[in-house]
Amino acid sequence: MRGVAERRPCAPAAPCGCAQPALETGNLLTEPIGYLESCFSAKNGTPRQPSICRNSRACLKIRKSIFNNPEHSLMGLEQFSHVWILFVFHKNGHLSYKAKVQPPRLNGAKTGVFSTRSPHRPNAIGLTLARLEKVEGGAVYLSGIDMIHGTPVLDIKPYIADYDSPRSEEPLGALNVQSNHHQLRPASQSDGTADTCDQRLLSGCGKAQQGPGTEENLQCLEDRTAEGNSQKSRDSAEAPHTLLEDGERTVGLALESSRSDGMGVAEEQVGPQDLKSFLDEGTERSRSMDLALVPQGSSAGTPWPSCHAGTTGRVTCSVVPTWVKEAPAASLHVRFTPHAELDLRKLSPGGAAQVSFRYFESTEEAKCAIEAVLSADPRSVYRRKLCQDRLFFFTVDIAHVTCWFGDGFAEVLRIKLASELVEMTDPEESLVALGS
Ligand SMILES: C[S@@+](CC[C@H](N)C(=O)[O-])C[C@H]1O[C@@H](n2cnc3c(N)ncnc32)[C@H](O)[C@@H]1O
Repeated sequence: MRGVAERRPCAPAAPCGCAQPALETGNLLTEPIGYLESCFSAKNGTPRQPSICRNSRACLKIRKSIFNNPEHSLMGLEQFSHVWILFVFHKNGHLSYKAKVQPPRLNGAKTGVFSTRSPHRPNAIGLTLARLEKVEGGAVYLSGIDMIHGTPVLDIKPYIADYDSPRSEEPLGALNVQSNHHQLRPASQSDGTADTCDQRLLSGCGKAQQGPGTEENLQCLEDRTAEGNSQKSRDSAEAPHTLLEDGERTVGLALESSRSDGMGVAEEQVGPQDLKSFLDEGTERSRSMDLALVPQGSSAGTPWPSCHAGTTGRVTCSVVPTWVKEAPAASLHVRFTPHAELDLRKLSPGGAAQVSFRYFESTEEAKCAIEAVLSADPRSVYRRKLCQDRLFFFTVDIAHVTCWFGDGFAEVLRIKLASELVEMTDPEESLVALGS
């Protein structure tokens, strides 16, 4: 059987003899549609996933060099509540990548790069599901982002739960999975995207303490397109209570690892002749997954299903390895010294610093964002293990935050006006200011 690799055409040669990038070969010459203006100016302290900090805001202006009338390209987008953002990890430094990486959640253990969201990958492309706050002219305003200021954005696509969120063929009950309330674990620092809104609820932010099944919680679980917003919320509110327990309805069961066998097939190039056996094995795999359901805790390190009520009342279902759901450490308690509280007040409108936040609407929101960032423990594994006593710094909006970490907590010591404030008006100019 001829694999795709064999069919790959040669890159057409330019008159100079150099190979030219061509779509057929997968060599895409990208042109950013815009550069993100983000409340995070550096990698340090930037959330690892968009779900960590709900208030993290950004703006993307579509460049006129892409479309003469950028606003035309955004027509209709305002009807969606969430968008996928495809971007370049432009601050990766030297473009090195390894087949195995050590994600922070594995606390030093290695796993294949493609099973992680590591920024260090063969093509330094990131994918973030962001909340769409508004569309104004040729600009989109986003929140819940994990990208730094100046990030080149390649594309925007609407998030459509019906397409983007896997659903089980049958309701969860038919998968023979029983929800066990007592065995549920808090997904305190999940790195997933679609299933992790509960992180916001756990992050200690204002509304975070709302109980399961609240409006906030429901919204997280919903595809809230403008058209269907109210109806969908009502639909979910009417869903059986058991579907809404514990936010995303994480099921207290683990799947015994039947992955390795099935996955080998997917790693190969799959051609028509392989299709039947691939499908057969796929069926086998799902069958064995069903059969391999075991109570959570009895098999450490196994995947476990995570399901929630979809917009149509059907159950969406996905499986992730346990390490994605389980934080290496529980989420941290965040506290501010009286000095830091005072510093924060100085940055408030009318405060001594005579400045005001650019992305946050209030001092409370800024405080909430700082709490969310720290409660998810933004330190690298190296820092966590070997530089425990070191001070940790990060900048969010105009606040430069100094803190330290102790056992189970992070304490904010000082908040100063960020010294290098980047002018946000023109992204391309901002890039120059950033030295990119
Ligand atoms: C783990 S990645 C995940 C990004 C995206 N959600 C994904 O799954 O592809 C998020 C981290 O990438 C880093 N980061 C964000 N923007 C970046 C950029 N433009 N260049 C390099 N690193 C970036 C920050 O340290 C942030 O914590």
